[in-house]
Amino acid sequence: MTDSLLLTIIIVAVVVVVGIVATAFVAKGRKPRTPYTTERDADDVPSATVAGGETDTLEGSVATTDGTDAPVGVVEPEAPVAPALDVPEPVQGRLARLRARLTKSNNMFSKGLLALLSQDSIDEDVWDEIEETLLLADLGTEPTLELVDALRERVKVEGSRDPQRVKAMLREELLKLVDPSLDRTYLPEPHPDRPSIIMVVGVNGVGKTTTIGKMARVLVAEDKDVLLGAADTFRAAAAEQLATWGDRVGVPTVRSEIDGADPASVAFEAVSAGIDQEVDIVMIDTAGRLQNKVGLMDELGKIKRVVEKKATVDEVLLVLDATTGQNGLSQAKVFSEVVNVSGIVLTKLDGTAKGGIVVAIQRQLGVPVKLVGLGEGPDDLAPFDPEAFVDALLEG
Ligand SMILES: Nc1nc2c(ncn2[C@@H]2O[C@H](COP(=O)(O)OP(=O)(O)OP(=O)(O)O)[C@@H](O)[C@H]2O)c(=O)[nH]1
Repeated sequence: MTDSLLLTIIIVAVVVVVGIVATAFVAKGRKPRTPYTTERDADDVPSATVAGGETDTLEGSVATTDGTDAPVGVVEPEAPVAPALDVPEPVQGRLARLRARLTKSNNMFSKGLLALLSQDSIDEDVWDEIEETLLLADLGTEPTLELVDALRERVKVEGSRDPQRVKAMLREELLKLVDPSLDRTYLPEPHPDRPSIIMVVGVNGVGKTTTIGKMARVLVAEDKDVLLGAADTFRAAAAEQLATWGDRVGVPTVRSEIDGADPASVAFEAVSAGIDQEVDIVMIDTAGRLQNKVGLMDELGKIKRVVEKKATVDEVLLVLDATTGQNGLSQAKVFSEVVNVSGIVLTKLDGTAKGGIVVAIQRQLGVPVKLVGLGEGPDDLAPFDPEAFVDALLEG
């Protein structure tokens, strides 16, 4: 009897001691949550999930257009975190390479203009040719006339035929049109308690998904924590494409497993996941079917409204394809009527000598070009720098 009582006491004592030790270990292992700063806490990424390549499905579901519920999940990057991830090209190296590409595609523009301007006598015909060259570069009628008038005046007053001097005047006048005073920051100010939200809009095929992928790389290179939201549920492969871009640099993507899911719900889940994971920036991809303006307006408006239940949308970037010229301008107008566009991303500038479209777009929309796409490669995106842009145009 005494033996069994003693045994019971020993067992109870052992259980109590083990319990205390275990609790102490658990408490030590769990990092206290810090107030939300721009730095993500080490405990935010479920590293076991990332390394195992499994899908961490969020609670909740998404209403599909056919009325059924579809799960929305965070697709954590599939690759093991450390060695397999791409290391994006640093911004400086990228800019030098992309500038050379811009110069190449606008070679004819600058050669033609400079040849015309350095002739012995610039008569009316030459001025007409200059005007035509600028119009062909998609500068737009009003800016072209402004530039030609200003140059005519300066050439007359200075009486200089020196090609270097004329080139300097042209540079100054072009730069005025591109307007270096506009605010071109594409990264919103960080918030103390939530991620910044960037929504990316534009018609299909202009390069939205590609641009988000490239931006994620730029941001990762700048040491930001990013999360992507695949709210382009219209095109079947879009979410997959976005997640692949994310995987390459270790950025998670929130997407629905069902095509045609409600894009606003996916966007909402993405922002919720971004808040939970304390990321710096959530980027939301959207679909852009322009055939039906009312539908587009409803969809984009709803995405914005729903997201704003959780956080304000800091930046709405409109992606435009530089090769579409005037068409791009009318698309831009429709989008700016629907959402409050805060910046333009001009893609495919590598494939056109119509760099003047930068001026035309800014004039029409009153919104600055903030980024330019100069190729299909993963690091072919650059912040728009007016001086470097004008220099590249004139370096041909
Ligand atoms: N040359 C060049 N091609 C680009 C550039 N940006 C995107 N592209 C290409 O344009 C094509 C369309 O790009 P996506 O990103 O799929 O376009 P999207 O706007 O997301 O299209 P939807 O998902 O259908 O709405 C792809 O083949 C890209 O590689 C660029 O700056 N230069």
